[in-house]
Formats: sequence, structure tokens, C-alpha cells
Amino acid sequence: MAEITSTITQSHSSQPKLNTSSQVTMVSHHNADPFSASDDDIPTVDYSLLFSDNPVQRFLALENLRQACQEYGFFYLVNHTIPDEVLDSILKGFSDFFDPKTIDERKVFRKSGPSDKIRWDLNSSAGENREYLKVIAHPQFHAPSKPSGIRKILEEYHKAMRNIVAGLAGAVSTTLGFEEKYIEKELNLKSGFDVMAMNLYPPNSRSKGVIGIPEHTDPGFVVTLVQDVDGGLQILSHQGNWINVYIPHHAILIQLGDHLEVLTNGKYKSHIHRVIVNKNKVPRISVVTLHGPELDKFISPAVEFVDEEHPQKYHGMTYKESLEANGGDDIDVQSSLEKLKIYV
Ligand SMILES: O=C(O)CCC(=O)C(=O)O
Ligand SMILES: [Fe+2]
Repeated sequence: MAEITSTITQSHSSQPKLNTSSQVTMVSHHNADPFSASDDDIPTVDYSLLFSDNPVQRFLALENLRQACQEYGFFYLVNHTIPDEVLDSILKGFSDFFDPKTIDERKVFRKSGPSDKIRWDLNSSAGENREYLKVIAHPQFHAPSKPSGIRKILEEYHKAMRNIVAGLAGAVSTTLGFEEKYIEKELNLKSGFDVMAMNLYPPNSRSKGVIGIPEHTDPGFVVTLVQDVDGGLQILSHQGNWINVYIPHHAILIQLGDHLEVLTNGKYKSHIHRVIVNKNKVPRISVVTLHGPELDKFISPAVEFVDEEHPQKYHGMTYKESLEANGGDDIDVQSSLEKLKIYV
């Protein structure tokens, strides 16, 4: 792609003047990578300090969480209480699950209808390059039974992650100035609808294009993500620049979901992200959980976030309606944030 740039020259008057004739220069962008991203910092939140008995420590940790939610919308969670072995075993478990030799066994989970509880697919095209398994993990837990042990590993991981998310809901409520149970009640997280996606991205040598998963935001309260190796997850910041994600070993990436954005009338936002696979030498596995509200819960901006200065920015919908608003079904959870937004 080439771009014409004009040069600004100083004329005799003190006003700058646009020179459109002889000094027009051609700037070539043939080598510009449209998927490049910066290595800007992503905030880190210490989970254990959010519950510290030391009031000063707790206050500072909550303030750090508030800034991470308001100024970024995504952060690394450390000291989070999930044992390293639980994280290692889910990543190892899915590395075994995605064994290329057993691909035919996974095909039984190909889409069979809108009420699938487990779904598998393999996309290998210019627009998306990943193999994935999705399961509905809450309120009822579903999992494949092979390879042996995978169900137990998945269940243990999901249970531990739900505990963390319940703690985060309390802490995030506090940062918004509410009592700890606020988000839990507004979204009815106890009966929340959780979907897990285990993704396998190919190395660049086996990819049909640069995109692992195209740009999107995710519905729900928060998304939790763990991975085996760094490689290609990028998030679009508030400022509009793409940032590479490098998750510290055994940390969890937290991304705020669309329905926290709706509930807070845009104070805490979800962020567009994508996965780019063109630099990966090895395959990459991620385990992503969308922790959602109860399906029948109607979610709209809470009155506390709406006033003359902050008019209502989103329509209300039940969680189920919003998942289906873009033609997705329950397990194929699709963001419908654009449909929820009120444009004035
Ligand atoms: O695998 C990743 O890094 C991101 C996956 C993702 O965004 C998703 O499954 O919603
Ligand atoms: Fe996502």
C-alpha cells in the first residue's frame, strides 16, 4: 500500500502552508505489518492483597484493581490461589486431547444443533486458524470423557476458577463503591452461565493465514485465560493501539466482559482482542472461560451509573437474548455489544 503525504512548508506569512505541488513525496508501506502490536505494559493485580487483613494493603490493592478496570479493562492476576499443578494439568490435558492422531474421535462433537453442550471444530482458512473444544461448564457441567481423566481435570480447574471469579466480583463491586455482593446479585453469578473454550493454534508453518481468531469482544462478567506459551494474543487498548499479551508463568489473564460494561454504563469496558499466529514456531493452547450472568437475568445499566452527565448508553436484554442477538446459540457465545449500544 502506498500513501501520498504532503509536506508543510513555512511561507512568508507566519501561517503554515500546504505544499501540494513539487514537494509531494511518496511513502511506501509495503513492509508495514497490519497486525503489529506494541509491548506496552499490562497491569498486574495481586489477588491475595485484595483480601489482605492489613487495611492499607487492601486499600492500595483495590485502588490498583480499580485503575486496571477503568483505564485498561484487562490485567494479569497473580497470587490467585489456583495451585500451579491445576494449571499445568489442564494445559497438559488439552495438549493430549488435541493429539492429531485422535482427531476422528473429536469429530463426534461437531455442531449437531443449537442446544449442543459440547462442541468441537477445526477452522483452517484465511479468516481463522484454530481447533477448539467448547463446553458449557455451569450451571450444569459438561465435558468429554476421553482421554481418561480430562473430565476431572476440567471440572477441578473450572471450580477453582469460579472461586477466583466470585472473589473478583466482590472486589470489583468494592471498587465501584458498592457492597461486596453487588455484582454477584446484579448478574446472579451463582446461577451464572459459563462457557469454556479450549483453543489450539497451529504454528505459522501449518497455518492457512495470519489470523488465529478474528477481532471480537466477549460477553459476560469476565473472561479468564491461561495458556501454555505466549504467542499472538493482542488486545486493543483504550487509546486504540494493539498490545501484545505476555502472560507471566502461572498467572491468569482477566478481560472484562461486555455485560460488566453494560451494567456500569461504560465505566468498565470490555476490549476488542484477536489472536495472530504468523510468528508462532510451536502450537499454542489457551483455556478461556466466559463467566456469564444467569441466562434469564435482564441486564441493563444500573441507575447508579446513569445521570445527566452520563446518559444511558446501552439497551437492556436478558443474557440469553443478548447471546442470540447475533445469530449465535448458547455455546457459540457471540458478543452483541454493538446491538446493545444506544447511538445518539
Ligand atoms: O486464545 C486466545 O488467546 C484468545 C481466545 C479468545 O479470545 C476466545 O476464545 O474468546
Ligand atoms: Fe475472546
